[in-house]
Amino acid sequence: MKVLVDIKDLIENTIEGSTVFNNLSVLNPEHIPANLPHRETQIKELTVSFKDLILNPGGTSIRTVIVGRTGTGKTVTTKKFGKELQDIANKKGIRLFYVHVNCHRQRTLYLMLMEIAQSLRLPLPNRGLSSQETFKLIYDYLERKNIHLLLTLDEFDYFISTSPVEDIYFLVRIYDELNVNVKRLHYIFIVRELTSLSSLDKSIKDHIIKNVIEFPPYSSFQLYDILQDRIVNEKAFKQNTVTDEAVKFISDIHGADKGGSGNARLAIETLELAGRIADAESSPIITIEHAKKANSKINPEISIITDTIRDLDLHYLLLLKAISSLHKKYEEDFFSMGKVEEEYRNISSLLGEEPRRHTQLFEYIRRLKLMGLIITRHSGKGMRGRTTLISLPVPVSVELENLLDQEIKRRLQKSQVNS
Ligand SMILES: Nc1ncnc2c1ncn2[C@@H]1O[C@H](COP(=O)(O)OP(=O)(O)OP(=O)(O)O)[C@@H](O)[C@H]1O
Repeated sequence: MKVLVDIKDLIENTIEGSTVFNNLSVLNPEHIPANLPHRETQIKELTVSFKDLILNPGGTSIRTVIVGRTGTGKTVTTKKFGKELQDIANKKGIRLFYVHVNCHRQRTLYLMLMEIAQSLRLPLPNRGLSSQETFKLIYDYLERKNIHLLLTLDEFDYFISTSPVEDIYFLVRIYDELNVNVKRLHYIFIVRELTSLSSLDKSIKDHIIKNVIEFPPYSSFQLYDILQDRIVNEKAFKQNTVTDEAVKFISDIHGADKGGSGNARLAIETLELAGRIADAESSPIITIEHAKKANSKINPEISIITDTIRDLDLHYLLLLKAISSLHKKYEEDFFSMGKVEEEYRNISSLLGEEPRRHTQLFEYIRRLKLMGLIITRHSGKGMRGRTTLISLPVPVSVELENLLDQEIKRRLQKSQVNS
């Protein structure tokens, strides 16, 4: 039977050129999605830290530090939390303002204070004010309007490493020294590592590190949920254009439990680029091949892959060559251990090398996986027993083939010299 074509899609695609995308803006790093999968615990911890802002506003000045590697959702989670808390407070008649300042963009104390004033829509006089004067104006404004301010200082490590100690001191402690009855200023400090605070004087540190919330790198199943949320709920792509295999591949590549960095930003960027590549190839769907091509362009670890290959022993290289040659021969994305082993034996015997035993090869596969040189998966239903399925993290390119051949040749020459 002929496959039915959606007439609307057909007309639109003919006018606009075909695309897998539906709404590109939801893949933008600034976009705040409705859901934040796998950050529920952190949102709960933030709520516990700041609940007095709702229950007993002004009692104390609350401070929390958020720690996590890049792309672990620190910015998006605090922004979402801040906005929701502001809405809840406002509904209860508490005038709470959430302000998010990026210390990398607003690189000095003065620029930060200007940004805060602007977010509060507090007009400042044209004449150049000092930081102290600007702070005083902000402070008076909060008092006058009965406003509580929850201030997030994102990339706070940057501020610490570039600003004079007096400025850090001023920002963190001055408010305490004003000795006011109602505490209106509350902070979230975002840093990549807690050690970035270790250079600070104890008197400042004690004011910052009251409570620490960790944002661990995402595992592969968590990244899978984050990507699916952008696809299904945020509707980044047209329906049924992203194959499950492609999403699984991207999550596996970046998942911290599978040797990746656990960085959601990289995972989303890889998905977007895979879409662009699919469009450029006029493909109506995003396949695992598109995801691999995107990965080899985006993943900063690719050059590390090349370096790692250069350090491998002969039989690791032969195994990689076997996988790459299977990829070239067949259309499939993953190959069973049995097939890889068979190909490896053929290649070894062609080169006059004694192949390693099965148990040894299993160990090699395990190590190649740990080094991020292959990705593995367990076969699902439909195959007899559970078997390990193997794939390469990048498409087989001429460069990769040449690199493997050249390194294999070197090892063989070396072993001839030594024997
Ligand atoms: N749990 C999540 N659910 C949905 N999207 C997420 C989640 N975590 C991160 N993201 C997305 O991943 C990208 C990076 O997140 P974010 O900027 O918050 O990371 P970060 O920890 O602040 O990184 P950096 O330290 O580099 O600033 C953003 O596009 C963000 O929307």
